[in-house]
Amino acid sequence: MPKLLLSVHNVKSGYRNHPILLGVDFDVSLGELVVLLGANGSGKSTCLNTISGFVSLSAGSIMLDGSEIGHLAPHVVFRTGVVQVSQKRDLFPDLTVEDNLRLGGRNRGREFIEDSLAQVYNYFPRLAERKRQRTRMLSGGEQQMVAIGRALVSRPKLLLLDEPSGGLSPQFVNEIAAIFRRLKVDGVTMLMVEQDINLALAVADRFIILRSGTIHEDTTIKGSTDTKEEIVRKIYL
Ligand SMILES: Nc1ncnc2c1ncn2[C@@H]1O[C@H](COP(=O)(O)OP(=O)(O)OP(=O)(O)O)[C@@H](O)[C@H]1O
Repeated sequence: MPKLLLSVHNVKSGYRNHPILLGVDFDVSLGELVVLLGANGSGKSTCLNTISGFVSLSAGSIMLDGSEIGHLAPHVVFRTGVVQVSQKRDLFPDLTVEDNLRLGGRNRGREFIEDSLAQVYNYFPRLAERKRQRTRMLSGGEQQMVAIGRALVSRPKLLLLDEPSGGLSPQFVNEIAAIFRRLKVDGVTMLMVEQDINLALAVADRFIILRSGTIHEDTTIKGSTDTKEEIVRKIYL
């Protein structure tokens, strides 16, 4: 049995008088890549932001490695090893690529950061070539690589990815899919929100469909007999 890393139990959260998650339950095991699917506005980003502490939990529990992280501030959640790559990427455009990457390892020792950087350049040779350039000079796809690379520099226990394919050309989506496969082989645990169903199904071990604030379906890719069209219908109809 793979070891449980994240356990989300009866989670409720939302915004002021606008409840979004109405009691969400799911687990993520060590080394798994789980994709969260759902129609626009179904609460996928809210779910990631609740796990990373940016949206407050109003009820329920979020356990990481057996410890409750549900009511911690975002920077404390980060220190537990949960690292999010948001849709906005939140890079510093006037810093170099390498300086942005180094920010992922702040508060860590020099050796830790240098080893992590070497690993990230191994995943993303394009970033090694452009490490001295200002980040604003990079294309959208390359900036997405910087955002993912910065998260990896901290060597997260759990990597949360919000729409990693957002706005990218098919070529970059393929490159990023290849990186996710390599990260999986290297044992990185990932929970990803993704609208690109082809990418989602190509990389995931399991998919979860969020609908009306609850989990509509939670299925392993191997165990699912649905065609892609049937999955799309379940998401949108
Ligand atoms: N900061 C906020 N304040 C108030 N309401 C918000 C906020 N962020 C999101 N919402 C609302 O919460 C609901 C769920 O949004 P969320 O972004 O979690 O959905 P999503 O499934 O990720 O959507 P999409 O696929 O369009 O990104 C939406 O109705 C949205 O308008």
